[in-house]
Amino acid sequence: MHPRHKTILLPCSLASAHDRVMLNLRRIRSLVMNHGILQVALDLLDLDRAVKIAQEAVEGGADWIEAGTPLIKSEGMHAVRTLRQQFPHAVIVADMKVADTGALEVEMAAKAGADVIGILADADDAVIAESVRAARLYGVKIMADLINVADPLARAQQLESFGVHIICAHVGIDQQMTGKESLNLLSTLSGQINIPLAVAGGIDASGAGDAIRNGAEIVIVGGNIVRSADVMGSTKEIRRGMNTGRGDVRRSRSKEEETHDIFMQVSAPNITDAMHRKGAMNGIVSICGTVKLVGKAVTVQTFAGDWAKPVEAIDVGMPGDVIVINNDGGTHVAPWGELATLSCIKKGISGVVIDGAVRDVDDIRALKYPVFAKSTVPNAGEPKGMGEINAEIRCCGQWVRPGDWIVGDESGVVVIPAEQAYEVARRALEIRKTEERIREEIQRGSTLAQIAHLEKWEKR
Ligand SMILES: O=C([C@H](O)CO)[C@H](O)[C@H](O)COP(=O)(O)O
Repeated sequence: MHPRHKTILLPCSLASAHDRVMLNLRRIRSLVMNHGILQVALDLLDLDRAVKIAQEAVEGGADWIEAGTPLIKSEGMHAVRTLRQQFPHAVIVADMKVADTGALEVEMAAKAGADVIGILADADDAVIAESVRAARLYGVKIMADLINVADPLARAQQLESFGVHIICAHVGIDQQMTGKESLNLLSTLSGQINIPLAVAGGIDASGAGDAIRNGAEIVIVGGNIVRSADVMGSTKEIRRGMNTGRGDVRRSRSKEEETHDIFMQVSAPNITDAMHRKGAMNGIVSICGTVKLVGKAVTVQTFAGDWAKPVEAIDVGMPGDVIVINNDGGTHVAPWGELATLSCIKKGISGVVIDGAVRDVDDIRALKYPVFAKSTVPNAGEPKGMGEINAEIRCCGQWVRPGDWIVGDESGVVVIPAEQAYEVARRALEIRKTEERIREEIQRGSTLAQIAHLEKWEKR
């Protein structure tokens, strides 16, 4: 079927409400056929905040408003009813991710005011059939979410034959943290099915342009709008990306480069939050105050200030590495000082972390070089050569293996196991985005307790 004759998505509830039915078909065709529909996914737990964010997103150009799965799980159909009341002219999507009792769940969402209802593409065929039957009965549309489907193209074509109205190429939030990309999934479906294609999962302004170029008619955006300090501005930027179809030229980066770049953007607290409060070294401080340290560990075990192995590690390390030293609990004698620091700077070593003492502090501060230690003393040990380089060591209460990531700032030092680093970095970035939105709402006058609804969510 030639794209021009594609079914234009007109949820029957549009037809059912007089003022919505007055919508100009050409405007919708233009939205769908040329620049696409922007759907804001309200993946929040608090309905009041969700409504405020939705209002800003609509002002920024969002076309459809989605009650995200977390919001529905938190507030139920009250969330859908509220969005319907607050936005009588908008298309409301209920991202139910229906897995069973298709007719019941489609009916409840339709009666609450949803125009489009999200079901799991991986649900049993009987659920799909029941959902489609209920959708026809209540005049709503079914969007099938391909999240985690083994053979997405085959399932999408099958669901099209079952009467599903929209296929959503979706990479879930946890999947994104492991590096999976929704645009890659979209590209496997583009031009292969005749019903509208939606895409969801980590979409930003750049990705939105790519999505339109890759055949998406509905672009679903959650975090890059709802966790933005400037919701309207972010929405406008994504709308602009869709209208121009121009994504930024994405410099291809290795996962290691992307991990490093993200660690440079986030704080040590963001990282420990992303690691469920794990990874933080205890009792260690930055010698030079405001610093940022990111790199992979070269570990050194030494004793009583013996500085031979620590200094030899400078020759073992590569530019960008971090030297991590266990001084066997010795906080009264230093295995490190200014000359070793100067040698690191010349080699391009990123910084030094010492479970023990450091000396020549005034000179090191003058060099503004990232050194973290437990104490400062004037005396050093002897270069006897005891200990070893690149064995697994303890450092300030944390196990550190060669190649683990080290991130340090004024809050302290965090160790991230190498095999978890990319996912931890992505999660830490999401946490930073969430905090940017909370900071904005505090600036607007809400208290942190109000924003977090602490009384409601305290662990019972
Ligand atoms: O459906 C979603 C996810 O499963 C949480 O419910 C999101 O709405 C979807 O992933 C879009 O959100 P972002 O990935 O944050 O853009």
